[in-house]
Amino acid sequence: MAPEELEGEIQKGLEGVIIDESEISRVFGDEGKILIRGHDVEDIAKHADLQETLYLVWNGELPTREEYEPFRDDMFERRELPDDVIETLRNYAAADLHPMDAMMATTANLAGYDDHIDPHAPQTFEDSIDEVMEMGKNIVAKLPTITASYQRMREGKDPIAPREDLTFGENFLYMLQGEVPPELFADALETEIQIHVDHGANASTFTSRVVASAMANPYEAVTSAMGALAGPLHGAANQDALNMLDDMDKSEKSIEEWVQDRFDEGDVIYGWGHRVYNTYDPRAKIVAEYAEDIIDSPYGDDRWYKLARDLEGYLMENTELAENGIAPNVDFYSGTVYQQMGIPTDIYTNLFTMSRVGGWLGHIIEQYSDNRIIRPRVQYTGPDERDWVPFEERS
Ligand SMILES: CC(=O)SCCNC(=O)CCNC(=O)[C@H](O)C(C)(C)COP(=O)(O)OP(=O)(O)OC[C@H]1O[C@@H](n2cnc3c(N)ncnc32)[C@H](O)[C@@H]1OP(=O)(O)O
Ligand SMILES: O=C([O-])CC(=O)C(=O)O
Repeated sequence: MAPEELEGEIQKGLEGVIIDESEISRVFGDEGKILIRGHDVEDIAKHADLQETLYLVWNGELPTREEYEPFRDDMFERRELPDDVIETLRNYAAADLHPMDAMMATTANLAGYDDHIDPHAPQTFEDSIDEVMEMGKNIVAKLPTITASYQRMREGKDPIAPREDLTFGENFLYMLQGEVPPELFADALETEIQIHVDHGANASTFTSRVVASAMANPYEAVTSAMGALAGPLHGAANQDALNMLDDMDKSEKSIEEWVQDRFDEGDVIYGWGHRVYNTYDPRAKIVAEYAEDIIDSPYGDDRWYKLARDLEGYLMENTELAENGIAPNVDFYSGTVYQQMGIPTDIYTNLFTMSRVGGWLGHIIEQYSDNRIIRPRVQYTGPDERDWVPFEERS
């Protein structure tokens, strides 16, 4: 029997396929603009803190002051990790897991400490969105503690417990480096986290919706989304962009030669290109401005930013990338900010996760609230039906 021919064209990479509705973010690919629940990401960067941004993403409106303060305090109070989880992280550090893998394993582990999860019975979530929110807040509040603790253990240091009296940016850098950072670092970090929060049906958000559509629990949906974000074509492009700049710097080749060799090898420029944008990603501009502000401060170091600017200038003027709509995305300049704060390169994608998890949770809730399992088709192109051949007759 010949394979069934499915109707319709294959949309490789699901390009242009609309999988559902969402009220969270709107991306204008031609103009280079993002609205989060109707608010321009530039306004969010300028005016909000992370708690306001998360409140907006999850509730659809900015909080009043009366709503904001208890919400913020609640998020700050959830930062601590169970002692057993810290011990498990120590084992991952001994096994030298990549920080994203350690984060995935630890997030799955946290489900065991959440009373909303019943490991012995099938659960559905469409009628318990308040409980999903509780689980989500736990995850979001604890990812920075997981990341900072893990990084310290990898460096052979003891983890530092979170503080409830510090802002998100201050607390993360304090847990990582043992000192409350300068305001500029804390603000720059928090803004980066805010502007990465949601971006339509990107690969990791789509993953979170697929997993939620099977009525898997929020820990499972978030952990799966982390796997997608860990890929170099998606979230890990931030660490790979920085490593790429390092490679360019150390190669002792001219930029022209280095770019040519890279293209000859078939390698992409990390931090450039995007499925939705045909132009400059608006977030890349916000990030680059922070890199410049830090360079102008007493803590500045322009090495990475200069390399990135030189490469951008060369690619814009001497290649067809820009003409073909391939320009810097949010991942290109992120590292030029993080490096100046002394954040190690291979936890950059964890930082991205600490942000995007807010968007995933919003999408998981949308999926649970109006669910149909996500189940597309693939066109079968394997052999026609054939006879079984016993072992002894196989060649
Ligand atoms: C937060 C984020 O996830 S943002 C994206 C982060 N990822 C990166 O920065 C990795 C580098 N970029 C890329 O690999 C791609 O641009 C992606 C994965 C982001 C988008 O992929 P797609 O929408 O499928 O675009 P696609 O890969 O079809 O690119 C179209 C053409 O542009 C080329 N191209 C796209 N991006 C780049 C790049 N960064 N460097 C060089 N060439 C590129 C492709 O090679 C392809 O050329 P071809 O038509 O000759 O084969
Ligand atoms: O939207 C995408 O495909 C990639 C992404 O997550 C982002 O740009 O933030």
